[in-house]
Amino acid sequence: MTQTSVNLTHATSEQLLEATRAVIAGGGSSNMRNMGVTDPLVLDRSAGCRVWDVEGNELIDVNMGYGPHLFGYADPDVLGVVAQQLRLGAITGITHRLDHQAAGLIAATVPSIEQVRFANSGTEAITSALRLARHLTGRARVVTFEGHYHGWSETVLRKSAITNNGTDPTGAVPGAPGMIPGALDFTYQLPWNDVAALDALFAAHGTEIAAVILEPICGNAGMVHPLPGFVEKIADLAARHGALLVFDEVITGFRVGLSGAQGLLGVQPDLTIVSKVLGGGFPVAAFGGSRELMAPLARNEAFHAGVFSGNHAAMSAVVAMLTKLTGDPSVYGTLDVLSSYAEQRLADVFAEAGRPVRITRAGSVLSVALLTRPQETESDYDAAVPLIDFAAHRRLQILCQRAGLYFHPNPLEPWFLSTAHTPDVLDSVVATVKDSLARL
Ligand SMILES: CC1=C(O)/C(=C\N=C2/C=C(C(=O)O)C[C@@H](O)[C@@H]2O)C(COP(=O)(O)O)=CN1
Ligand SMILES: Cc1ncc(COP(=O)(O)O)c(C=O)c1O
Repeated sequence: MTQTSVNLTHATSEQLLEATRAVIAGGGSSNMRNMGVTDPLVLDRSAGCRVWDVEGNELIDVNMGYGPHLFGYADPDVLGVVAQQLRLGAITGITHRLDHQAAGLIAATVPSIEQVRFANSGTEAITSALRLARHLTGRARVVTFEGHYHGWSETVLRKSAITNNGTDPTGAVPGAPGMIPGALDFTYQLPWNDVAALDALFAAHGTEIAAVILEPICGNAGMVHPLPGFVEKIADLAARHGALLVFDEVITGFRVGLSGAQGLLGVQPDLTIVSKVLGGGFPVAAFGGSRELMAPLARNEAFHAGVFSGNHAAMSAVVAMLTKLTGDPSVYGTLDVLSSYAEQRLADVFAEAGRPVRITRAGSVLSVALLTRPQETESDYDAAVPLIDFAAHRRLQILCQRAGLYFHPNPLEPWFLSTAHTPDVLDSVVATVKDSLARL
């Protein structure tokens, strides 16, 4: 008899997770999330910066659904609007009055975007953006960087430290069994922040490259900033060789500033992908660039589609979220102060505990990783990831989760703070980490 036939009304997290695993392969619809399960935790609801499990336990959450909730869970200004749109019609497949508003708000805030296409996920948007780049350039090869994650589509899913238990293979290694043999033959993978490797690749293959795609501030290996001038160098080489510069701003878009990482860095890509914060918790993504680059799609010559792409509920979320953000851009300053406070307080407690740690931050995205020994060099990907103590970090996560604080057990998954993480909440977060370190 499977668990589904047992009355689960008053089940524990453990019982419900077991029942879920009976009907969802792995217990959840994402390997990254399934790999993140330590103590069973099955939720009943979330609000602000808190989640409640099915047993009524309350936890402060700093993973926050991996980043969409800049204003916290169930923000009434955003998801309340979506709830109303659901009553007015969520999807018809017909152009809606919200479409131009949503796209216009993106064009008004992301410097490099004049025109977009909406999608349902970052993977979908990136897949279509790279196919457009290949069409525009007549070339097939794409350059990626170690530690950067661009979703699970066939030509960019490579093994990385986050999917390979902390060890990052050199070069593009297929990220999953079953991928088309040779799928990555058109994908180069370079070390992040390595100018010599970048120069050498373009010198050897520059005329074959359709696009260079990057997380302008890497968020999927913990936060790893570009070394000064590195993104500008990529942009210069791409332009000189006729390759498109593609910014994957799924994490950084509307997160590190109203104009994302391209606004902070002052570098304009040819194509940009945004998601996560874009929908404020409702699933939506978009890719875009100049009207000239998007023209093959406008002519229905290049192809992109999707039953749910740009649906009315998603458009209402984009309009509500971007209206709230453009109406009060001071939120980024507030988030920076809160996140800087958290960063400093956390550094203090790890130092007091005598535990080497790598803490890096970009705005309200914070990464915290226990190390086996102190890191001597700049917090660069190649220097930092080999030092991460994945096992100890997982043990710390279990202790914190049991004490009412949730973060992802893989230290390469960042913490995403929100306006709901007020100073008193952050003091509680720090106190829980401190107590857990003492018991580690
Ligand atoms: C920079 C970046 C991402 O971070 C990204 C998705 N990130 C995550 C996906 C997760 C998941 O599939 O469960 C959870 C986290 O590992 C990560 O934030 C994607 C893919 O977006 P999507 O998951 O919507 O297809 C593209 N670029
Ligand atoms: C039979 C079938 N499979 C797949 C798809 C693609 O689904 P989506 O549009 O959600 O990507 C569609 C959409 O029209 C479909 O009708």
